[in-house]
Amino acid sequence: MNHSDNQGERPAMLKVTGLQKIYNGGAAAVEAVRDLTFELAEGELVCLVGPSGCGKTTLLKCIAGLMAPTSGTVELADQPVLAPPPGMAVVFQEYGRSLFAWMSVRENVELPLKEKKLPKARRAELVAESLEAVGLAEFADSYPWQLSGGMQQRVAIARAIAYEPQVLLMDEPFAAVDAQTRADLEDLVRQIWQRLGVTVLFVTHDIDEAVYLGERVLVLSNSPTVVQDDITVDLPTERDQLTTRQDERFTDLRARVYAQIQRAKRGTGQPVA
Ligand SMILES: Nc1ncnc2c1ncn2[C@@H]1O[C@H](COP(=O)(O)OP(=O)(O)OP(=O)(O)O)[C@@H](O)[C@H]1O
Repeated sequence: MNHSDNQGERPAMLKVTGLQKIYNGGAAAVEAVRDLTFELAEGELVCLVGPSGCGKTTLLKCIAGLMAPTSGTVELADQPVLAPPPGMAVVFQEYGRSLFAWMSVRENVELPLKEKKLPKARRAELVAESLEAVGLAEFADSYPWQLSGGMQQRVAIARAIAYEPQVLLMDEPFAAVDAQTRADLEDLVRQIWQRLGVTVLFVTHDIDEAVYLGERVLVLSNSPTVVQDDITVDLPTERDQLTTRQDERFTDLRARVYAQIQRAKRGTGQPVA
């Protein structure tokens, strides 16, 4: 299916409205996120970029229901998110810390499915399918510490997709792997997204990665954060590490995102009290 063909007709899956987060813990209150409003349509793959410290992690924690915003709302399929919702899975940057060293790959992937109280046979099916999807079918009985960094991150991705989420949040998931592995994992994400039709919000520092992966790129301003630009990536659905990156349109889009980030960096965050 061409995901960009019917973008206008797809209902909203994730809605962030007027989201503000003020941290009150320190000597002075810090307004990290000021006023964020955006939507992800069902089945969309959107990348979020912004300067370091602009509030990406704060935003993701609010979306995942791990932290309450000061004001504003997050809705998943029209339901307010007030705690971690069953329809969301998160893949973090630190795969080493997100996998349990004493559990096999199979057990790691199966764990959230047990919490979801799925029957054993269905769990086994989902684990097998998702390990197959990330190319790790033969490593089900290995332990995370026996695998390379890139393979461990594949296990984390398998665990997220086995959970069959409506929305997959990815927080700089490839920041700690080498360039070649990163390219392979980028293609894996697009493959999985196309195959499962899951809605993906992918946070990255990397401008090229955002343009290569996304159907849309949201550029965040410096903290206190607002959405500074919302760029449609009108590249063909079938992407390729060589030809797509050489495409003139890719270069134009990358230049636009780069210019927006530079603009974002010139802004300054201010304490509110
Ligand atoms: N617990 C906290 N208490 C006070 N201020 C915080 C807290 N957590 C984050 N901040 C501030 O909020 C702002 C946004 O931080 P956040 O970690 O969300 O940004 P980020 O975009 O994820 O950063 P990076 O790109 O470096 O990972 C920063 O100014 C940070 O100092």
